[in-house]
Amino acid sequence: MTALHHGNMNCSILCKRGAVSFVGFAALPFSQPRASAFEGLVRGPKFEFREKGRSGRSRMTPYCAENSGKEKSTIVMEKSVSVILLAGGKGKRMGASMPKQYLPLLGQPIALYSLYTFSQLIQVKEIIVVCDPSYKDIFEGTKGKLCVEVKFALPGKERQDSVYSGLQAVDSSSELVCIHDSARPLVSTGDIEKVLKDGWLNGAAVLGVPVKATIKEANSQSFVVRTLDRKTLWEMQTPQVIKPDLLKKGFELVNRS
Ligand SMILES: C[C@](O)(CO)[C@H](O)COP(=O)(O)OP(=O)(O)OC[C@H]1O[C@@H](n2ccc(N)nc2=O)[C@H](O)[C@@H]1O
Repeated sequence: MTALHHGNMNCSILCKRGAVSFVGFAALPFSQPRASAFEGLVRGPKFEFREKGRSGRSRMTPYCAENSGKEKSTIVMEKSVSVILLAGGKGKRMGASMPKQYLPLLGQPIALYSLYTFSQLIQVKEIIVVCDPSYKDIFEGTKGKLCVEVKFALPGKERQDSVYSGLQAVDSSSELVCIHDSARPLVSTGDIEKVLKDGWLNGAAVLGVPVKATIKEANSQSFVVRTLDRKTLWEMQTPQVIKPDLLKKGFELVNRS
């Protein structure tokens, strides 16, 4: 666990059985009224981290009993990944003049940064943009500049509904689904590739950074109850990478509950 102190590098986090690394996915059980597609899976096995290699960037890899000793290609194949780019939020909390993913950043809508980044990866076959039709032209303006197919899906009420909508458009031959918040423009190709690889090897992976702040738990009267152990806390980012069948199972679990 000491590896968690190594710095602020992004790491993909996984857990023993692979499918449960989407703690940040859609709705955490304690922060959202609805069940998440991963809630049943998330509550299962424990997280377990291991450090691999000491040269260069610090790197966490999972202990994965199912994989140990087995031969498996570590390469995510060309054109085997479908990206679901989430841009269907209304930006209610931020209260800006438009949803945050469309605000200009150095003259370009924020959502286009990650669209271009994903389009550069050879592993990516298609990008499904989940957005309100009134913003479609922003993405359509990139036609001819991208080497991947761009599809569109309608957003849902909550983030996880938008994920579900995007999932319906995923090509049936895709080996991985890679979900990204378009409101996160600075994701790098290197970090995406790390998560893709970990998702491929373990079933699911998500990008995260070790928490730097001191986090306290408070009760309903705003009195501090306890200080959480920072060593065990990770701040979730995106992308979230998962095998399509596993994601479908997650949604089935939610719909049954
Ligand atoms: C997955 C994480 O990024 C991990 O930190 C967060 O938990 C996501 O946080 P959240 O509050 O659930 O999501 P928001 O910040 O509102 O939106 C994240 C992304 O999902 C998109 N979004 C949100 C709601 C919705 N109905 N459809 C969407 O497509 C937003 O446009 C944005 O690009």
